[in-house]
Amino acid sequence: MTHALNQGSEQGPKPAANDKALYGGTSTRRVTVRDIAAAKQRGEAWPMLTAYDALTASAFDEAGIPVLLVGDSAANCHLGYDTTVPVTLDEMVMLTAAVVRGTKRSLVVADLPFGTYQEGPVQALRSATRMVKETGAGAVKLEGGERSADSIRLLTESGIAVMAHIGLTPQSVGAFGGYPVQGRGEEAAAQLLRDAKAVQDAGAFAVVLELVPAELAAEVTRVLHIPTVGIGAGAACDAQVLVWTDMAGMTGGRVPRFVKQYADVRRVLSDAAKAYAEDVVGGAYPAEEHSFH
Ligand SMILES: Nc1nc(=O)c2c([nH]1)NC[C@@H]1CN(c3ccc(C(=O)N[C@@H](CCC(=O)O)C(=O)O)cc3)CN21
Ligand SMILES: CC(C)C(=O)C(=O)O
Repeated sequence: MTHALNQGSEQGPKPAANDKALYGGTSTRRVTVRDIAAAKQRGEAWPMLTAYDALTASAFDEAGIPVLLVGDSAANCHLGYDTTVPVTLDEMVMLTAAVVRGTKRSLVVADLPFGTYQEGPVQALRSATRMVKETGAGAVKLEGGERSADSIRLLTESGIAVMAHIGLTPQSVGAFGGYPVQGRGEEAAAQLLRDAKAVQDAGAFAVVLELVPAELAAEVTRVLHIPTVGIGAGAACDAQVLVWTDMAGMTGGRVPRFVKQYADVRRVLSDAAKAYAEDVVGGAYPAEEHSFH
């Protein structure tokens, strides 16, 4: 069987059995962290996608995606950097404001980029405050378990909703020497469990588990009362996230093994550009109906 390429519906999501459902429910107001907590109680799985601009975000909002992440993957998937390390808070603020403007219902979560929270809780609060004040984002995300717990606690006590991110934390690419699978072996698995509990105790409303063995992600999902959002972390997580350009086939070059590609947007866009170019070169565009007299 082939992937469901180009079979996306033009309408919104198909109605869910439960009208409170995060995906397919009837509510049109903006999704909140309380809705996210309630979904875990119901055992409802939910989808998250990244978005970096208003138009793409509005398409995902119309499709019913309940949570959009302005990921620092904007660095390599939107701004042309090689890794997520160089993207700045100014850049993330600009992209996040655009995503908020493009959406009506989705909860918008904004990544704090590398270097804007690692100094400690005070720096984290300063960066997160700027993010929520200047963009209207509903929550921020930052990387790290035990090492970021004090910052997560200060942010949540100050009134800012925090999504945590543990396992493979791509801002540490230099220290990791790449993007290896995390939590393999007893010692590393025990550390991942400590990290998960630390971010929950610090007040995080959800936690991304990136590139960890499915069995370990399932255990974390069982022991936590906040939802786990998996990426390369198996099917047992409460939610899943993918980088939109990977999901839609827009990323050029190699993508991680956990990606499933649901469309071929890069090909569609490239073919459209070629068809336009040929019309211009051949004189077929503009035609009479595109002209003014
Ligand atoms: N386009 C894109 N997609 C992503 O998911 C993504 C980004 N960019 N940029 C930021 C981080 C970096 N991420 C990555 C990057 C590489 C791998 C990767 O190549 N992993 C190997 C597994 C390595 C191993 O077996 O130890 C793979 O083959 O998937 C995984 C996640 C996830 N994020
Ligand atoms: C891969 C996801 C979880 C992320 O953090 C990002 O897109 O930056």
